[in-house]
Parts: sequence; C-alpha cells; structure tokens
Amino acid sequence: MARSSAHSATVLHDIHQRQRGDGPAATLGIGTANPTNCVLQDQFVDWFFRVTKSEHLAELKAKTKKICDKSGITKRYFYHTEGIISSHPELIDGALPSLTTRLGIIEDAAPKLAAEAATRAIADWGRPAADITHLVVATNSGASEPGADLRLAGLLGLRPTVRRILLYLHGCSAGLVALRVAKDIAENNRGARVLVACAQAELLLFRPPDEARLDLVVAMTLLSDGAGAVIVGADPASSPMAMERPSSTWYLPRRRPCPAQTRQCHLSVEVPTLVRGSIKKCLADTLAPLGLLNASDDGGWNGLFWALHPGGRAILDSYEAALGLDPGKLAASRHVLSEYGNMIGATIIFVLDEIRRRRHDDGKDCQWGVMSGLGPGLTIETIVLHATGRQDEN
Ligand SMILES: CC(C)(COP(=O)(O)OP(=O)(O)OC[C@H]1O[C@@H](n2cnc3c(N)ncnc32)[C@H](O)[C@@H]1OP(=O)(O)O)[C@@H](O)C(=O)NCCC(=O)NCCSC(=O)CC(=O)O
Repeated sequence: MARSSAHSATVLHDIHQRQRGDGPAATLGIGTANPTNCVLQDQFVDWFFRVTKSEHLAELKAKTKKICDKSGITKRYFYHTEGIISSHPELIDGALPSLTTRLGIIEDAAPKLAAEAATRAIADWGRPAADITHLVVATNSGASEPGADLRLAGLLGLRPTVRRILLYLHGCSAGLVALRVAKDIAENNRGARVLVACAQAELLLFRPPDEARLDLVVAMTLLSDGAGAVIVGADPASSPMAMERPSSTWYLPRRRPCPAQTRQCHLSVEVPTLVRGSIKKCLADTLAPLGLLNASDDGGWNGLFWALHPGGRAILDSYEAALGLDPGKLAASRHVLSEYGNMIGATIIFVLDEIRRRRHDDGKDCQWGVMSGLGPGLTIETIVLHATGRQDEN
C-alpha cells in the first residue's frame, strides 16, 4: 500500500512537471482599439460644458481648462457622443436614476471594443483564434451575467471550451492584473495560449462638472475609452518580451480610498505625492532580488526601460523625480497619455505596444524593463519585462 501511494505521488509529480510550460510567459501578439469619436483636449472643455448644459459655471469652466492645459493630453476617444448624451437626459441629471442606462450602453460597447483589439492581437500573433486556450477579460465597464468574457468569446469565434476568467473593478491596474493571471496560466499549462483583453468605456463615470467634486472634474479631463489585447504563451523560444516576477503590493498609506472606484470614484489629490514618497522602495522590493539594481549613483533605474501606466501627468512626474529617471525614459507612457488619455486598465497595453514599436524602430535599448501601474486602494502592480529579442515562435 505504501509503495503504491509513493508510486502514485511520483506519477502525479511527473504529470505536474509535464503540464508546466518551459519558459517564462511572453507576449506573442498585441492589438489595441478606440472608438471613432475623438475629442481634442483643447476643445474638450467647451464640448463638456456644452453637452452637460453647464455653461453657466464660468469659474469652474476656467479651472477645468487650466487642468486640461496641464494634463499632457492632446486627444481622447469616447464611446459616448453628444447624440447619446442628448438622448439620455438622465446621464446629466443627477436627480434621475441612470445606472441601467449606463450599464446598458457600455455592456454592449466594451466587448465590441475588446473584440476589435483582440482581432488585431490575433492577427499580430499570426495563428487562428481557435488556437486560443484561455481567455482573461478585465473591465470596469459592466456588471452583468453573462459577462463580457462570454460576449467576447462569441464575437471572436473562440472554441466553446476556452477557459474563461472575468476580472471586474481593478481600476487602472486591470491590464496588469490580467497579464499577471495570464502569466500564471501560461507557465502552468504547457501549450496554453492565453488571450488577455481589457476594455474601458468611461460612460459609467461621466457626469456634469461640480465644484464640490473637483476630483471627478479631474477624472473627466483624464479618462478615455479604449481596449487592448495581448496573446500570452510560455515556451523557451517565445517572443521578444518575457514577463518575470510579478508583484502585487497593497502599499500606500491613505486616509480614505484613493483612485478610481468605478461607481463611486474618489481621485485623491494626494496620489502624486504618495507615489513620490513610496515608489522607490516598492519597486526595489520587486527588482532587487533579480539583481537588477546596483550601487551606481542612480541605483540602476536608468539601466531599465519603463512601461508605466500614465494615470496622469503628475503621476509620471512623480515616478521620474523619485527614481531620478533621465528625460525620455517615460517617453512611451507620455506618448500614450498624450495620444489617448488614461484608458484605465487598457492603457498599459497601449504602452507595451508603444515600447515594442520604439524598440523595433530605434534598435536595441535596455534588456530589462519595468511594467507598472497604480490601482484602487492605493495598490501597485508590477511585472518585470525581459526583452529577449527572439520572435521565432508563436
Ligand atoms: C490633474 C493634473 C493634470 C493637474 O496638473 P497639476 O497638478 O500640475 O496642476 P495644478 O497643481 O495647478 O492643479 C490644478 C487644480 O486641480 C486640482 N486637483 C488636481 N488633482 C486633484 C484631485 N485629484 N482632486 C481634486 N482636485 C485636484 C488642484 O488642487 C488644483 O486646484 P486649485 O487650482 O484650486 O489649486 C495633475 O494633478 C495630475 O496628473 N494628477 C494625477 C491625476 C490622478 O490621480 N490620476 C489617477 C487616475 S486613477 C488611476 O490611474 C489608478 C486607478 O484606477 O486606481
């Protein structure tokens, strides 16, 4: 009996070993998408105050213009149009219930936007959608059953047996959380090809400007709609960008909940200061065990490439100041912020895509990098990136 149980344990151990992927998980294909409605940031305030019938709030309008000017954003994309807003008065009248309207609109929009991004990621990967084994969907846009994962699987024609996971309400860190989950799946299921899709439609938060809630006015000046998708797999010969040592830290002291919570958003004015004071130790805890920091003057931070979630211009400034980063180190994040705004969880996938494009155009750069972003709480998600330069398998 004892021998047979030892034998079973050995057999199971062998099975578990064979189930594991051989390499670190890596990105095999990336795609992004935005709605067609593009609003230039220098025209946003006029648009916003007009569609919300708030023209009489002249002082607040001037302040909102000032915030927009300092946002580092050139343009943003919205699923909601002036037409949608004018045909749903409840969207701008706080006395009317509007949750059903909002959910009805975005629960249709988010999976469609995700499908556009995923179709591009699959084309970039170069294999059929039916080869996808797992689907990880992350969104703040919706709360329905069945959820966006099932809608997306249907829109893409994935196998009915695709193993689905739906992540709700991880805020700006949603893309990173989804990639962390995909990495675990890929590394523990040999041959797995995981589609990560992250979609954001900001209508859930959209509301008229209110002097008493300047944090929401700030949110209206930053947030934008978009979707990003990544195919993740783990094999020794996988793609140019491997993902190592994910960390998820619940770390910043605060008096009340900070960044965006989907229904009840509180954007704390303290976030940039909190980042400046805490980020160095937090990132060092993740990077030091890999031997990626050193005793040089700047600690080695400039020897890495950086894919940071651009939550806002001031947050990027805080990372730069705290870590002593050279100008240009956050160029990909600043570019995405400028061209698209903060698309919550989808943004990091745009940054990853931009990093990839820049590495391709500019030739070699640092081999190791940091992908990181803040989430509600305040929390921080980090994944170390290793640019291996290989792209001979998909
Ligand atoms: C909004 C900004 C572009 C404004 O630029 P500056 O700070 O340089 O400009 P400024 O100091 O003159 O500020 C302009 C006015 O806005 C006010 N202000 C700024 N942030 C505020 C906030 N969160 N709540 C209320 N008011 C705020 C300032 O007090 C000031 O008011 P006054 O003129 O009265 O003094 C920047 O502060 C910024 O990037 N902030 C980070 C935004 C953020 O938290 N993003 C995270 C999104 S959520 C996320 O990414 C993670 C998640 O999902 O959880």
